[in-house]
Order: sequence, then structure tokens, then C-alpha cells
Amino acid sequence: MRYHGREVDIEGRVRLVMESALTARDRVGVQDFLLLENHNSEAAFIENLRRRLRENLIYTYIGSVLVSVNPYRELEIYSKQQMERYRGISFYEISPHIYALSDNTYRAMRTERKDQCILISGESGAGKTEASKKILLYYSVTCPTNDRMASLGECLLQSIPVLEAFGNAKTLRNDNSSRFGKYMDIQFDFRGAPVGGHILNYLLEKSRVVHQNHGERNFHIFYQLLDGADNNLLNELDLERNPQKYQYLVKGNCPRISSVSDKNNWKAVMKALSVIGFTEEEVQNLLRIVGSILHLGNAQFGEGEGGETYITTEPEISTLAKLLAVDGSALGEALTHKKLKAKGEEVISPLSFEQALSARDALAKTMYRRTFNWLVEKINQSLAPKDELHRSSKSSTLIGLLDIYGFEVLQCNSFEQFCINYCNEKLQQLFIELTLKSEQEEYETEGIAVSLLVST
Ligand SMILES: Nc1ncnc2c1ncn2[C@@H]1O[C@H](COP(=O)(O)OP(=O)(O)OP(=O)(O)O)[C@@H](O)[C@H]1O
Repeated sequence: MRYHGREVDIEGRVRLVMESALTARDRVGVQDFLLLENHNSEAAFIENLRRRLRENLIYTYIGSVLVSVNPYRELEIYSKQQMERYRGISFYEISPHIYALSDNTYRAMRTERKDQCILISGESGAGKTEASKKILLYYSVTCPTNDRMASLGECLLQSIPVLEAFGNAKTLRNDNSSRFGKYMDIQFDFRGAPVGGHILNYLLEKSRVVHQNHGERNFHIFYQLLDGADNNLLNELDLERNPQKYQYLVKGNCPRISSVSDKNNWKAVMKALSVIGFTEEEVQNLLRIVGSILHLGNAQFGEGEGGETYITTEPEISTLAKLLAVDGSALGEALTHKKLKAKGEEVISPLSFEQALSARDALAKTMYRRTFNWLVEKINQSLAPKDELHRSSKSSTLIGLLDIYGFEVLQCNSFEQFCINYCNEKLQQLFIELTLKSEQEEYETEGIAVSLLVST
């Protein structure tokens, strides 16, 4: 992670003096890799991280970049007292921390009156989402506030369980993996008080709606609905509590996650939706769409002797039509036929069996993607600055949090995976550009000879 703006460029000697003020425990290994003697050795780098992790010191700097190691256990380092400790402190005075990075970014924004960006990158499961939550929490606790700002902070924090329910899923690497990329910004007024926020989402992995690899799950919301909703709601949506009944939930053969309570998370999501400002009707419509997708997955087809395709699960289609408030026969027709326009004339021709399956899945994916986008837009409406002055965004500065899609070695066997890989490569390039190349250019302009760090 790196913050931009005022470069904290203190000479190694000064850092050494500052380090001497640290407690013995904080001084395990080096707290800034710039001080590592054997700085070319990967083994020495890893050993330093390992030594520090053994003492629960998960953060280490590389200059103004913060390296974070996932401890996979709760550490007592995120309390309000810790937040207070890091307020107004310069980077090297106390041990490295995500709060130091958050605080320095905030102060750089205020003193320079310039927008800042925190780029969070790492492989899937590294702790990017947790890091962005810690940063948001730090600002919501430490920034100046009034009633409006407190409600803004609350909305921002409450958007997390909602986005996680609809955008996260269990993968083999992470029980709560974000399956979308996000760029979130917080807008501050001239006094440094938060006045608005905005979330931009990209590349939701919508193929997960219809297919999951072995040991993985669909998006959390499906399981939360089945586990957490009361009987009335399930009856209304014509759903059974058992996830094994739904084709879109059985592919990964993993209905439960031992570390997660879908029921508790359901409660948290329902509460969050109401705090953010979703009306009861909106929540009901949202859940109808989630339920419809499960019914759609159970729609099956048969193949006639003449090669025509027909629906074998009529009751599913009528339930679906009822939930979506559309005409049942038109829906059935749309799932088994395609409409072509040729020379101004409409021609309706039947779909093959394979085509019908793929039309069904395409409809499910599109419904989910559009619902997710709608959800983010609704959240954005509640985060938008209320004040006309700040809406133009000229009178405020912002801190952006770019949570890069956790990269995995994905085989490029679909266009979606290709786009995710391409996007990751571009963002990694940007990261290198900002962290290494700019430094290298500075050395060059100052006439300092360095061995080549990065080539274009
Ligand atoms: N600072 C931390 N302290 C304790 N546990 C953590 C911390 N960071 C991450 N974890 C644990 O690791 C898990 C994975 O972290 P997280 O979801 O943030 O990874 P990610 O990098 O966002 O992954 P993905 O790219 O798959 O979304 C968390 O659910 C949590 O259990």
C-alpha cells in the first residue's frame, strides 16, 4: 500500500534515530526495508517479515509503501486507543501501522489541498478488503464530525456488509473473497470533515451466479436468504431452506462455510439496508430478484423430435413470472426462442437445447449484474454530499481507496477471466509506475546513478 502526495523522504540516519526510540518489541527485524542490510536478498526480505510476524508485527514499511502480512487471527491493534496513538504522528515515530498510513494520507490531503489515493494490492486472501475497512473505520472515528457526517460514516460502514453479501463469495483461497473490483472515495470539506463518498464497482464476476468450481460457493446473499429469512418470506418467494434444492447452488458442493454464519450475516445485511435508506418495498423487490434467480436456475428443458426445445418445469416458470411480475407465456417463449430482425421484419425462431440453457444462464447473470449495479447506485445516492457546494466536488478534496481485484492465476478460458487478468495487469503497471518508476526518474534528474529498477 502506498499513499501519494507529500513524499515522506527522511534519510536513513534520521530513521535510525527514530527507531531507537521504539520499544525493543517494535524493533524486531527492521521496521523499514530500506534499512535492511542485505536489501537485494529475497530470503532476507522474507526472513524479516517472518521474524516480525512471530511477534505479531504484521506491518513493515518500504519507504512510504506499507507491506502487510495477513495474520489470520484477530490482533489487539485496532482499538480506538491505537487510533489516538497514530493521530498526527510522523511515519517513523512509532511502529508501522495501517493507521499511520491513513493518518499521513489525511494530513497530506489537508496540508497540500490535493486529492490522495491509497492503492491496495495483493493476491486473493492477502487482506485487502480488511485493510480498506480499517482505513474507513479510522476516518469515521478520527475525522471532525457533526450529525450529517456521522450518518455518512455510518452509511459508508454499513455499505460493507451489503456489498460483501452481493459481491463476495467463498473461493478456495478465501472464505470471503471479493468477486468485484472497487474504487471508493471519501470527499472532505475545507475543515477536513467528510462530506460525501462514492463507490465505483467494476468487473463483477457474474459467471459465478450460474457456475462455481468445486469447493466454492455462489455469492453469499443466496445462502443468507435461505438460512436467515423467516418462513413467511420464504413462502412468499416460494423457496425452500435447503440450498441443495437449487441448481445454481450445488455446483461447488459447498453449501456451508464453517467460519461464517449466514443467518447472522443475513440479519446484518437487512439492518444495513435499512440504515442506508432502502425502503421496505425496495428490499422486497431486491429479494424477489434474488429468489427469481434461484428459480431460473431450476428451469429445465426438453428436446422434441423435431429438434425444438420446450420447458419441462412449467411450475418454476409460473413462480418466476409471478416474482418478476411478467407474463408467464412471454417468459417461456423468450427462454426457448430468439427474435431476429431482418430487413425490418421480425423473425422468431426456436433455440436449440444448448442455446436455451445458455439463454437461461445469460438472463440470470444479467439480472444479477444489473441488480448489483442498482444496489451500488442506491448506496451512492445515500453517500452523495447533501450540500450543493460539495456536489460540484470543486470545493473539496478526496481520498480514494483503490482495492485491486485480488489476482489469482486464472486460466484464460473465458472472456470474463481475460478481462479480469487484463485489468489486473494494467493496475499492477500503474502501481509500478507510481512506486518505482517515479523514484527512478527522480534519481535520474538528480544525477544519481542507480542500477536499473524498472524498464518500460
Ligand atoms: N489485519 C487482519 N487481521 C486479522 N485477520 C485478517 C486481517 N486481514 C485479513 N484477515 C483475514 O483474512 C481473510 C481474507 O482477507 P480479505 O478478505 O481482506 O482478503 P482480500 O485480499 O480482500 O481477498 P480477495 O482478493 O479474495 O477479496 C479475512 O476474512 C480475515 O479472516
